[in-house]
Amino acid sequence: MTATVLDGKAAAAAIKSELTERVAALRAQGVVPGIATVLVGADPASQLYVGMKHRQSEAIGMNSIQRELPADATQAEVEAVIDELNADPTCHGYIVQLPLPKHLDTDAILERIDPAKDADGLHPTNLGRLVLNVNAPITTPLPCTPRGVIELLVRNGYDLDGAHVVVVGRGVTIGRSIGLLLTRREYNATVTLVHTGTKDAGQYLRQADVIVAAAGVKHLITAADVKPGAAVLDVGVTREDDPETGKAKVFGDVAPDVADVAGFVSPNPGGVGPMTVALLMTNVVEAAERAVTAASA
Ligand SMILES: Nc1nc(=O)c2c([nH]1)NC[C@@H]1CN(c3ccc(C(=O)N[C@@H](CCC(=O)O)C(=O)O)cc3)C=[N+]21
Repeated sequence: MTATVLDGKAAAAAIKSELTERVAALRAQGVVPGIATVLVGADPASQLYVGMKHRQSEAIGMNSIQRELPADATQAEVEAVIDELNADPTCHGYIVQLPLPKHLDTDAILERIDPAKDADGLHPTNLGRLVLNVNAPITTPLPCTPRGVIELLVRNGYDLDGAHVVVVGRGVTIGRSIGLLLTRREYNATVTLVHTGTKDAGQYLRQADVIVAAAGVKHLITAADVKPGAAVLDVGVTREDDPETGKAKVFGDVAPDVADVAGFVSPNPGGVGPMTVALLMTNVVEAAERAVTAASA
């Protein structure tokens, strides 16, 4: 059996085409949705990701603001940029590109972001609202990678109602937050979280209808872990030099042999990555729509 590919580029393109219309409607009302990124230092992978976010936002008619600070920027200098973006009415949402240099207090910086402008949806206030379930239907930003994973399934016609989803990894970006979305009544999935402390993670994985692999460990999930026909979504990003070409290459958490037993697989690259960017832009367009509604109320 060869798995059906969950094409993240195609689903992201569909989302961006819908966003193009929403952006045009906002512009017709005199509001240009603005996204900003804050990049500290010159890590090549971070520069690549940030560049992608700006190019794609501009392509759908958004305004993009790029703030760059040197690798030795102080906490006060980074916080001053956060305060500026919080006060800037042309910026409806933004992200601080992670990871930050080690001398900076990441949590303090992320908490300083205005929750209404939190494009990642990972501000403590927004995560708290997710736990309290007070933002369904959406009234505040939701975590964009979990939204991307769910949209990738839903847009391919996958019915999550009653499905058993096993999430691998306890990071904040996916592991800790995606279960809160998947268990809402609108999706109605059942969620198990496995992590490095789980005894025999394989016994849970082999029962999964859906596996969301977000451990950041190259090729952690192999064919032997997967129930025939299951959907396997690969969120992991491990950058390594390819021994054949010597160039940096992205490896996911899912080994290639999984495609022989799974029913659906998301490629990596080309799967969850483009969806994350599309949902980041969605969060900012939604923030701009709320700003317009609030101004006219
Ligand atoms: N505050 C913050 N928010 C983030 O969302 C965030 C972050 N920091 N730090 C780094 C990670 C990583 N991340 C990716 C987004 C898109 C792709 C993506 O679109 N990748 C392309 C390939 C790009 C390439 O590597 O050539 C793909 O999968 O097809 C990958 C990774 C967002 N992150």
